[in-house]
Amino acid sequence: KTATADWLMSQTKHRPQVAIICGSGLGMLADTLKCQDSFAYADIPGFPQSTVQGHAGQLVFGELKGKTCVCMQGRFHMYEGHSLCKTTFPIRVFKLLGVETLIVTNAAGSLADGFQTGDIMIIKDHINFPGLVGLNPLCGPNDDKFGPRFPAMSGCYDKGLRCLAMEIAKELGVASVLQEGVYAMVGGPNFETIAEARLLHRLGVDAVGMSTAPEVVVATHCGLRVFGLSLITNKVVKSYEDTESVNHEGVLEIGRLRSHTVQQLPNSLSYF
Ligand SMILES: O=P(O)(O)O[C@H]1O[C@H](CO)[C@@H](O)[C@H]1O
Ligand SMILES: Nc1nc2[nH]cnc2c(=O)[nH]1
Repeated sequence: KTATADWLMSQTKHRPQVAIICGSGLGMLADTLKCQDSFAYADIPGFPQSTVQGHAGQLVFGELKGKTCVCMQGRFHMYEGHSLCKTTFPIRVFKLLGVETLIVTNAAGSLADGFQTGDIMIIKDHINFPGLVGLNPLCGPNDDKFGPRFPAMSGCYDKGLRCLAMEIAKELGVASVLQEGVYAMVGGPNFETIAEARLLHRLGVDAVGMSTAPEVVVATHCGLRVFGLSLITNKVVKSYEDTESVNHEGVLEIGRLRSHTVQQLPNSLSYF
């Protein structure tokens, strides 16, 4: 990680305070950065590679109204075959670059009855299903340089940033599509069966996806302030009568349709 951070600092003058991870189909979050320096993951020493459609695979540095940001256009998922250490590798690199705030975004299916496709959910909390059975990026010897052996996760989605996002959404006139809820990470890569969807619904999960939780665990461990957003790209099928089914192209399409709205919140938040 240190070698990667040193290499990046030798290649760009930007010293980011905010890092943004773009979810599936949400790579356009990087487009508004000014004075960009971009690096393909393939060219960054030690960096894993993106293999999923809708994840471009580059790191973009730039300015947003005076704040310096680094944006991951493309994240790493466990189902791609990466170890959890690899999927979260960039987080510790960001910490070494001086980042203080992490904004994570993802595409997710909704289980909550009141949610509509196209809604944006502020993540209040998560259920890390792989983590609950021991698939956790913090497994193995603890690196005390980054954080404690047994980190607390009870406040991992910063309350101040969540409240601020609600206020900003009202000012931007997008409060009607804003929700708040619990995100669950499942391993993927298959989408849920109906029985699995019903189970998640009963457990109080509002939205489900295949990412984010490991990144947030590692970020919280090393003391980053975290804000998370899920774009609701589909309703998870919960009824045997329902003939619809979800697919990745549909997920990416909703990202394209909602790109402007999704862009607004992280952009405004990163000023703080
Ligand atoms: O979580 P992100 O990367 O946004 O992507 C979500 O969308 C993909 C499925 O369409 C899965 O990778 C799921 O995790
Ligand atoms: N697991 C899961 N991931 C998603 N990513 C986008 N939509 C979905 C979904 O319905 N289920």
